[in-house]
Amino acid sequence: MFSPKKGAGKTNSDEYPPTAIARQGVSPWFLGKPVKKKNTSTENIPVYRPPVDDDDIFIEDNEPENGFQGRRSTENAEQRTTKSKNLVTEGPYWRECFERGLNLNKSLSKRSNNAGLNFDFSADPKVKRVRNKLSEAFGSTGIRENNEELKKNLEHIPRRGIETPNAHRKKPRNAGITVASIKEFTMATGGEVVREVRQVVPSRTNSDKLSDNDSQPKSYPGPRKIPSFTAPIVKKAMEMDTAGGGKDEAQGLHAEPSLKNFDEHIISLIESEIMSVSTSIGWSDVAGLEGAKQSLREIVVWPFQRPDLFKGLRAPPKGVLLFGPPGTGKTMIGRCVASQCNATFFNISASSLTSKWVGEGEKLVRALFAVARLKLPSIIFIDEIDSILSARSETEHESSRRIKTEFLVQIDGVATSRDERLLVLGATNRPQELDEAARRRFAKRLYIALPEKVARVTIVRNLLHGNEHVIDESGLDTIAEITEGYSGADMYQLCTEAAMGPVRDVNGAILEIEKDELRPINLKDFMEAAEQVRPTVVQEDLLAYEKMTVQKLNSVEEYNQFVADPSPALVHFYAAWAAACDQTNALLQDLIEDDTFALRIAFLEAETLAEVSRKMRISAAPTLIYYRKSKEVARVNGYNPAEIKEKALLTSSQISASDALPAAGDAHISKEALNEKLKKLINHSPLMIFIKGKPDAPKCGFSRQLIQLLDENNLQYGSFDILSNEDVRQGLKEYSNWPTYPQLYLNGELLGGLDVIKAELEDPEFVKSLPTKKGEKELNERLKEIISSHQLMLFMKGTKTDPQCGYSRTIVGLLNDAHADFGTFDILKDNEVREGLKKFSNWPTYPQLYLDGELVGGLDIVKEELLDTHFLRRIPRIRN
Ligand SMILES: Nc1ncnc2c1ncn2[C@@H]1O[C@H](COP(=O)(O)OP(=O)(O)OP(=O)(O)O)[C@@H](O)[C@H]1O
Repeated sequence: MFSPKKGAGKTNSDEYPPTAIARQGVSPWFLGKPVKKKNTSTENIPVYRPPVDDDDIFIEDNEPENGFQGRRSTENAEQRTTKSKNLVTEGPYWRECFERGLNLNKSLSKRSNNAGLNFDFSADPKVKRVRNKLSEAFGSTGIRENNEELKKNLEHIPRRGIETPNAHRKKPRNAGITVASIKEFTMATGGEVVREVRQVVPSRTNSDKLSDNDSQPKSYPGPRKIPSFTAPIVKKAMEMDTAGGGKDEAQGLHAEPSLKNFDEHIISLIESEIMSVSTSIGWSDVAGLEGAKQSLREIVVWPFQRPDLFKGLRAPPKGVLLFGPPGTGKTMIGRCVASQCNATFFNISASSLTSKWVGEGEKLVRALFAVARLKLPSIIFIDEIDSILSARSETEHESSRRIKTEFLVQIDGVATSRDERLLVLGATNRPQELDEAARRRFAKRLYIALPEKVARVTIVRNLLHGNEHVIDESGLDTIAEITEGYSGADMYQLCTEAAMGPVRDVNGAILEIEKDELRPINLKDFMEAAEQVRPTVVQEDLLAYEKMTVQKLNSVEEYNQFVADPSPALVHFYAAWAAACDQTNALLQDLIEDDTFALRIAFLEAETLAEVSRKMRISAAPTLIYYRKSKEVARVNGYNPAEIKEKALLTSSQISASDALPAAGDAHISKEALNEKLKKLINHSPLMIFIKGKPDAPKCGFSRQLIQLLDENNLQYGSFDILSNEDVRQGLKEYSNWPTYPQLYLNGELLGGLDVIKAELEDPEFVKSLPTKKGEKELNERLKEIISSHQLMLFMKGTKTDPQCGYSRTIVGLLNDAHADFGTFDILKDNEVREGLKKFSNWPTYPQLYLDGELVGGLDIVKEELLDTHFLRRIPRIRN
């Protein structure tokens, strides 16, 4: 597989891609328009979200004007009701907060019309909107803005909502406000919105363990098993209704004998939040990605449409993996495939299995496949699949392990009968983290790349359609030019930002102006918007994806550039007419995914780039040339897997440290930067080992022996897999002047290799000086202490100012937007805490947020909570 290069969009569309190449997932140019957002009537339904906990009440302190304040009350229910009533209806400040809360919830219900279940990273439109709402609510200074006009407007907001019979939730504080029943809403078709709204049962996590006093009312219910918003249920129910499903459909599923062993609420959940019967997205709605689309047409859509023709060797794969940067249209493609196959689409975010539905994950997975089998043809789209199918480790949480196993078992069971038209479509931004076993299940892996120039033009043109604008073709070209590196989601954000230009120009007179007096959107609006909306995918991440793909070199310049890099490389001279070339590309794709081979791999069309072929004396296809330090070091003619692999291994391993390290100032990591990185790695844990493979799966005998030795001595250590990073592997040898692996470091100092350690461990005094794995009790005490070190405490990767993963970056951003006063703990610095806390809190992923010593949850939950006025009142805030 290969990734697009700059300028690939200029490729002549008549020449390329041949089907075989298209199958690899290239996207050289773009067609079509982006999906239009459906304007469902839920947009107009304000949804009231009741406060969190029945036992939980916060009362006004003396200086409400200065920010949120609260303390736990021990008053009885009656007093609380009266007080809370006063708070909402009489206190102007709280009233405003409350009303703003309503607005936040309203916006949340809107969002759910478009979004999937989960998003991460700052590109995520959901996160962006949460942030906007937070800044709307708090202002940029964190002090409530004295917005009289807003207050006046809020007075007129119709106070309706959907009443949920959540037993664990307190009655809304707005006792004087009429809350509409769900029954008062009808669908466009006149039917009921939902048959039944089920009770949401909160699950407590570590709260019991942490609470010193059990009689104390629990102030926070902990993560919920089921998202408490009713909006998605309404939305899905409406979808089902319009699609001819709805009430009868739901009854049908519940009555199905094959589902009788599953909890009713799980089936309801699948129906309401995961299954969508109607999806109508055409290929042309997804801009660009021609290679991936063609490939999916061949391997999925046609077999679904003509199962009689696609059997045996032509049988479709059980799983297809879509990987690439966030916001590039993976979900859109999934929906499009389902739509083209006329299939039922099941859309689930894998990370929500380990965060929202803790404890129910594996049951949900089992039920999901059972329902999918009933609704054939079906496509199960699993977003963020890496979060459950990531590489196994010894310290993996039990519940994650069970979910993962269940998934693998279920995928194995797919399509065992010939007529079963069921496909698992996985999507991930971190393909390199996938378990090998999981990767094997996804026989086909397609790279979903950033949109190229032509595609960016298409996206903007389509989004501008129906809006007043004066942007001609050359303007579109300019926009595409300045948006190099933007994802599809970034392009969408850019267009919405540009569309605000004319409105901002009106300068406050928005209420007086006639619609046709508003000036059209122009190029300057886009130029200004591009300063606000920056590309969210960073270059380093792209390199990681490209490393996962066999790149295609489209021009002599691209070839020269590829070969000029001194690190080991392989170029395959390809011919579309030679079947052996396709086999070779498939083999190269395997090599690229195998950590043992550390070399860059590309292919080029030998006949198209005849100049290069002549220069390199190519007389047959396939021919593979291996390069080191930009020079040819080996060559293989013809498809000979054993020889290809052997030479790849030699080329990638027989390099000296100085070969591998690019000179300072190179486009790649400089020596200084590498040394800095090595220093950080060495200090990652007090006792740190550099081995081949991972502690639970060492890839050489010496590494295995070392792990065994450390485990026998009950030592606590961090580890780094040198096969995963060639720069580190070569650089560390030079940095520490130690030529072999494994290597072991204590407090940042090299101790030596296996033999040295063996000898040292004979000395009991030395053993005593090493960090040992703590007893559970001791560790738990330490964890409690850290958790309670701040009222609001975040366990994350990296620090507040330098988060080390998208999830951590996003959660820090959101908390900052809420002007929250929070402490952080960098789990990357302390493996003991990292692993211990997962067990202690029964929460398998990071980041994790704790309030008053109790677990709130991960990013998904925090996103929701930050839209909850009641939660916002509880968190400590920075005062200006
Ligand atoms: N190729 C594309 N054509 C048209 N619109 C696109 C394309 N890619 C992304 N978009 C826009 O970006 C939005 C987000 O896309 P989508 O959710 O499919 O991305 P994703 O790759 O699944 O993201 P993530 O990895 O974050 O889940 C879409 O709703 C659409 O507006």
